[in-house]
Amino acid sequence: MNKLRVYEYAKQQNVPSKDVINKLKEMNIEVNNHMTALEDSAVKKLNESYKPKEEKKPNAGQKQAADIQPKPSSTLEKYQAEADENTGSVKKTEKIQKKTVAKPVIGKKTAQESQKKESKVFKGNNNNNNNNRNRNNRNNKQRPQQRSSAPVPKRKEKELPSKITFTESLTVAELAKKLHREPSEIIKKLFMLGVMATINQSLEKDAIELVAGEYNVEVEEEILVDITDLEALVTNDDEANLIERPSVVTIMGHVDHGKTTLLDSIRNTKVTEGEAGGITQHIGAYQVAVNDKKITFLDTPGHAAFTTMRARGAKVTDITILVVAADDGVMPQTIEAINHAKAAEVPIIVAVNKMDKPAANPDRVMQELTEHGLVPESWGGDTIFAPISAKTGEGIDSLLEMILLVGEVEEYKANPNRKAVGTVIEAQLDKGRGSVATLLVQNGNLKVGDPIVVGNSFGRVRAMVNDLGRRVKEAGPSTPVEITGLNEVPQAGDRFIVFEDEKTARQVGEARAQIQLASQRSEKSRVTLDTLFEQMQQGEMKELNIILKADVQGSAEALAASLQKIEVEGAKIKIIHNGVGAITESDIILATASNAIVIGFNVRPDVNAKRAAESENVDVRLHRIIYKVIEEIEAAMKGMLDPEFEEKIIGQAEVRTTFKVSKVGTIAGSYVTDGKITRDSGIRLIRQGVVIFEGEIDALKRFKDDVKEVAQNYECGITIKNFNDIKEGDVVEAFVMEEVERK
Ligand SMILES: Nc1nc2c(ncn2[C@@H]2O[C@H](COP(=O)(O)OP(=O)(O)OP(=O)(O)O)[C@@H](O)[C@H]2O)c(=O)[nH]1
Repeated sequence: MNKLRVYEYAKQQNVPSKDVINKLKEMNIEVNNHMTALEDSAVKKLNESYKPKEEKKPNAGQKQAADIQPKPSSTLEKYQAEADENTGSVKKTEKIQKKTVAKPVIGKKTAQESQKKESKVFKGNNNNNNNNRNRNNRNNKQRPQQRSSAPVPKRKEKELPSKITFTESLTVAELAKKLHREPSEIIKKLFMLGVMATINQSLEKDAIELVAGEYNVEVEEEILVDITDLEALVTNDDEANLIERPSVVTIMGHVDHGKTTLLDSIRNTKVTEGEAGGITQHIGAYQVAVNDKKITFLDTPGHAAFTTMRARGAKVTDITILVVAADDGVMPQTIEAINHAKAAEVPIIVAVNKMDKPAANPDRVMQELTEHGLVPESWGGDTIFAPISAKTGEGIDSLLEMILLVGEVEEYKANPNRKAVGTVIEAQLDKGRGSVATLLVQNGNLKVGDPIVVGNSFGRVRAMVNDLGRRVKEAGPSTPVEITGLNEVPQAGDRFIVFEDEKTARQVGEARAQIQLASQRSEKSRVTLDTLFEQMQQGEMKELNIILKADVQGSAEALAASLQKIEVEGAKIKIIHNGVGAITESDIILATASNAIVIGFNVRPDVNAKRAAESENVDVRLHRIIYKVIEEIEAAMKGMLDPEFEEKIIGQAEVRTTFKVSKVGTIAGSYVTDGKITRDSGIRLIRQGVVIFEGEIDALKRFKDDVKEVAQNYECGITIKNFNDIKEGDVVEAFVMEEVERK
């Protein structure tokens, strides 16, 4: 259950968070800020300290006491406070509580959830009821008086229904109609319950129940379940039905450190061992047997596949093997891989590879990884390091045992006796077989003939082939299988779920395809600096994830350090990746997966990264001055982001050749590859993704003529004001400052 946070408690009490923080400090309970979660004991103590005010006037008229108390903020609390005064409604509420049944349309989970929610809603009332039992009697006596002060006009009334139903909410007018009463009467009832409402005001569940309770009418909430939301359709398993399942392992590491060799070597030595004559087939994943247990390996090495899946919401990997060549040590992609695994909160086992090489230096690898938070067990840390040679096979057995060990500790479990759910590992269109997809069954049992929805495609599992190329009839948890029978080709990372019948599967699949079409690229609620403050205020954002790319290590570190120092109440900054060089597609994918903002310091996104950032709506901020970055982020976090101008890149030209002309300087013979270059635009000279110079155009020419602008696919000559170090292959980026309206 979620713990109450300080600000939530303060809201309940209708006091400032600061007040609560001070109280907690007086009680010697440590709190950092208003976001701190409160232990139950702390809540109890706080309740004690806020309570006496109410109980000081046991003899005062209830109404008066209530009048001078701060009005509780939520409607529910209003009702509870009123219930304190008005026992009649408490009693009746209780009745309703017993009668109310949440009716799920589809899916157990929702029913359970709604029941849970309900009991939460009424918990307060029950407490009130217990605490106030003594007062109830007194209130009962007062009740007729209150009634007489607001007499309900007698008129011929239609009979009350015994039960009413609603979905989500009802307006006063709708509720009145359902109860066969005049809206004015309902408004009056609400007024008596302490709620001022107008005829068109919409009432939440608890208000509807209270009003209906006044009439002794049963309330039933109909819960609509979106059947196109696959995740919502996945029901939870009883702990008792879960049994151990094989771990799913991904191998990551720097180029040429031996990922593929390791995957091949494990497969060759282990897969065939138990399965004589089996010919391995690359289906994107394979399973090996070690000490009577199985391990599943995803066959696509590298973090791109790993993170692409995560960006699509799929959590497939249980354990990451980080391969580091002992003769090469930690390299940029090693660090990227660490950050990807950390962002996904997946345990890492380090395989120190190429131990057979004379230049192997495992100590150096350990030393370097320690700097990145991976401290070997032998040095007092908790990261497993396994020295191996993927080439000779040495150490692989113990690496596999380590994987089993981590699996045992983490206790990966699944229920093999339910309909299967899982994720697409890879998929393609085969000329002969149609849509072919490798699925990783993550829970349940997938069978031939099962009606299935996979991402936005659907069908019936026609044939299933395992990693040994054998036809199988069923596949349990953590098993990869290749299936045919889908109407379309799904995408890697898509979720799949098995349905009871083909008709529903078809309906859901078709509806999903429709929705996807409609919402394609429409709106994605990625965090942007413009919306950051709003999201922080709504409590959606407690940590601002940042990916930092800079031209040199020094500035990356300096910037990271300064960013981490920014202190704004309610949120902090987390640098999830920090590297040198141009912003790449991999950075954007990581940003998508982690809902992060990308900051480029003196570097630019490459073409693929730019495209990915646009399509995924990732906020990429490019800067050249450290304090500007700090200022911008700080302002965004404080909700004061207010630049009236925004830079707009209007085009790019590639320098194809250079001419040196005395008195004029270097002329860049360029070709406009994208957009246009205008005479009055600002320019940046970019060399291999790094900004070399920023300034203005001195002259822009087509042949011998000065021109105002040069469009895409045209050649031109550019000279830059006060700058001559232009080289072939450089890119000239043109930008203008545009006034923008803040949302
Ligand atoms: N001596 C030795 N060579 C190895 C070992 N493991 C891999 N190699 C060699 O290192 C080179 C790169 O290995 P790969 O397995 O292709 O590396 P990779 O990490 O998959 O590389 P990419 O797919 O390019 O990222 C190959 O020439 C392998 O033969 C090892 O344990 N010992």
